[in-house]
Amino acid sequence: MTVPTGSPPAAEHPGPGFLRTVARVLVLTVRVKPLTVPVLAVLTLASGTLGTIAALLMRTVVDRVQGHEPWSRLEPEVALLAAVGVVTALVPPCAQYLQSQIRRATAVVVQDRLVDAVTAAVGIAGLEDPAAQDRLRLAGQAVSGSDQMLGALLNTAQAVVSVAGFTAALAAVNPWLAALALLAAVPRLITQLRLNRRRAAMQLGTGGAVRRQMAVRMLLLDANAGMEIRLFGLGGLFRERLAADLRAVNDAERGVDRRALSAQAPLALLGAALGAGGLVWAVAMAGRGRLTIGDVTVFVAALAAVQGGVASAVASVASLDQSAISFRHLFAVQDEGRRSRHHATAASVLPGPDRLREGVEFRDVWFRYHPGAPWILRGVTLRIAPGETVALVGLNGAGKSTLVKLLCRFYEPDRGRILWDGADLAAYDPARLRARIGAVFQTPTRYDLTAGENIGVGDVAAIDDGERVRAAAERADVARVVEGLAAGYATMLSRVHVVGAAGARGGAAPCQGTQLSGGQWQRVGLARAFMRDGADLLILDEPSAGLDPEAEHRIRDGLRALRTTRTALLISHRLADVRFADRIVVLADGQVAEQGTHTELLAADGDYARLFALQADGYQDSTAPIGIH
Ligand SMILES: Nc1ncnc2c1ncn2[C@@H]1O[C@H](COP(=O)(O)OP(=O)(O)OP(=O)(O)O)[C@@H](O)[C@H]1O
Repeated sequence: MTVPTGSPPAAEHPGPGFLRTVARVLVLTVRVKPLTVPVLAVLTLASGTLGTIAALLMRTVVDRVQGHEPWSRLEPEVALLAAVGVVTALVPPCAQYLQSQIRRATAVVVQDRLVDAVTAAVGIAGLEDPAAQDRLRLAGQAVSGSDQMLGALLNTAQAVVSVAGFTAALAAVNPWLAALALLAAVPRLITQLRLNRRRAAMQLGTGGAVRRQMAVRMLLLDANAGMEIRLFGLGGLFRERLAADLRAVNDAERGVDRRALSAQAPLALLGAALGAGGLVWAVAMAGRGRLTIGDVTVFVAALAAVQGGVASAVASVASLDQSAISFRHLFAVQDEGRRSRHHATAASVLPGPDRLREGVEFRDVWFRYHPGAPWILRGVTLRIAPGETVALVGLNGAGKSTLVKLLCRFYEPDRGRILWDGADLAAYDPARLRARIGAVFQTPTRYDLTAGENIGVGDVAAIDDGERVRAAAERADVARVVEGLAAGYATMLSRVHVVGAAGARGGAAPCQGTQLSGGQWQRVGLARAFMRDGADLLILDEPSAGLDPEAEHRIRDGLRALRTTRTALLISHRLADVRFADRIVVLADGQVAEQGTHTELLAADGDYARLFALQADGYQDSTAPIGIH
């Protein structure tokens, strides 16, 4: 399988190691903002020295004041002290502004890479893998916190510079205390890093609950679901489920917070004892005349600054570590996307299929959605000749849509091969292969786009080609519906978005979005498939589901006309739809149970004949009681 599904075991983080991650993020950030990053770095590092300079100046000023020196001789130091104060006050907002600039610019690139990586996978199995979902969620945090790592790195560097300066000032007065203050940082750092790991593991462990909460919240905002939720009174059920998941996450968080408290409180007490001891010592020394008042001032300020700096450095390292985790997930997703694209390219020895000449063939295809799950297809062998319309029928869950998904390479067969003009599908460039296929899936996607765009996405290069969009809408019998909307093809098909009347990309007066009925959406989906004029193979999975009898009739006529021009694979439970097919294939138990023309299958008196008789019976026997058993 080329799909990126390699799930990391819970509580483990994939991607490059910590240092490589930091290096990659740095390179990325500098590339995005080559001037801003160095300016911010200089500003941040310089500001780390300002505190030490201010403390030393303060000592000089205090000692001179105590020595009754005239004001005129103090002026330069006082002016310098004031200037340092001004710069110290200005640096944080300026640094904040630059960092936000970097965040915005980096977020664009990081998001691009993430989207690119997610869409690079040939198949969709990765999107159904919970571990991959968690990884994507954590990688997504790198987008919103794209400046976090740089900020944390610079803050660490600033704290180190500041601690170094103050430690030197402290050591000049009491080297033992200076050494002690520094040593106290070690257990703090170790504790913090351990807590980080624990918190990250907790985040992975609660991934399922977080995902469930997201799904329920989306459901509560969905108008369609809103009908059932109200009718069946499901509000309470979902409130309880949400609360239970939130409680589970809260419990897990509380566990980590408690550990943090029990580990950090003794260290904080140790720090306080060190500060108090230092103060007592300095005052005693001053009382004996061994320290000046200036010395005491600088000592007290330096001890507090070293402790504060150590705490800030530890917090920054923790933040660095935390953001490295989301970037590791991002890089893992990105590298996997790249590998996936590489595999696809390496496997694609053929550039892309030309017009279908020999046909499509399933040769003993076996497939199941997950290892260990039941087999859905068990050795399907089936050939679709060029120009032939093949109809697939079978009971719910027989595997009809699955067959189509394999044909589009959304999944890969576990065994057997699917051939397009004699060559394995995997040999073709997936994008070019898919360009040869037009499809309407069972539930066409309802994009929050204009009506015209909703049809035009069927051939994205022609999304703005009004003529082609209109022609496709005509063929799918939806043109009149769209033209009757407030802004015709420019009407937004969304209740939550509003767009200019002239279209999605600007225009005159804003136009309130709207929604279509189920059958109208179905026809928009069909129009989308008709946008691919040049496609060799048309896949129609339940194209007439939800259509009224008139629309169904017109669409059936349209599809019948297609027989002469296109190769088509049609899936339908309405056996009236499939009667005209060149060949009808009945799928049962993951295998081709029978195949032939409508007449042949009726004569064979097998599954198809039974299903057809049942359906025909429903239409003919108007006196039969309607009941569901
Ligand atoms: N993404 C998936 N993950 C796991 N199992 C799946 C997935 N999609 C489908 N299945 C299972 O595969 C089986 C075949 O599903 P499929 O959609 O191919 O049936 P179908 O013949 O098209 O049914 P219907 O007539 O109801 O549309 C079903 O049992 C279904 O539960």
